[in-house]
Amino acid sequence: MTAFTLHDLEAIIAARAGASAEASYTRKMLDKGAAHCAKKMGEEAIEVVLAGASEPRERVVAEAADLLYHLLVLLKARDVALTDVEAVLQTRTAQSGLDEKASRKDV
Ligand SMILES: N=c1c2ncn([C@@H]3O[C@H](COP(=O)(O)OP(=O)(O)OP(=O)(O)O)[C@@H](O)[C@H]3O)c2ncn1[C@@H]1O[C@H](COP(=O)(O)O)[C@@H](O)[C@H]1O
Repeated sequence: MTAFTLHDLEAIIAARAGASAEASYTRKMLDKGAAHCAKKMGEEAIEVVLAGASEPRERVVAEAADLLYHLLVLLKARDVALTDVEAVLQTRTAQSGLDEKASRKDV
């Protein structure tokens, strides 16, 4: 397990939004707007689909990393925090009752 989290990457993206477009790919993407970020994320998603279907495991891992980075850039472009997404996931988990069951072994 690595200590690096999506929250760490979200913080890096927020910091790099203040860099110059020449120095930062993140800033360059954000300057192009949310629609461009969304299109790029879609392209990265397709690469995950192709890798997931038939490419070696390390390709799946690398493409998934690209996708998660571009998803976080899109969320930044739309002013959505990772905690906003996590809150939805937490609510769904609570609604399913699995948040309580997860600590039990008999479910
Ligand atoms: N995790 C990433 C990351 N994953 C992928 N990429 C970039 O995503 C781009 C995707 O490559 P492609 O060939 O698909 O696209 P491209 O032709 O280079 O670019 P497009 O014109 O298609 O957008 C590459 O330039 C990668 O470097 C990333 N760029 C940055 N990060 C993280 O963001 C941090 C800040 O980066 P900068 O903003 O560049 O300082 C880095 O330290 C990393 O932690």
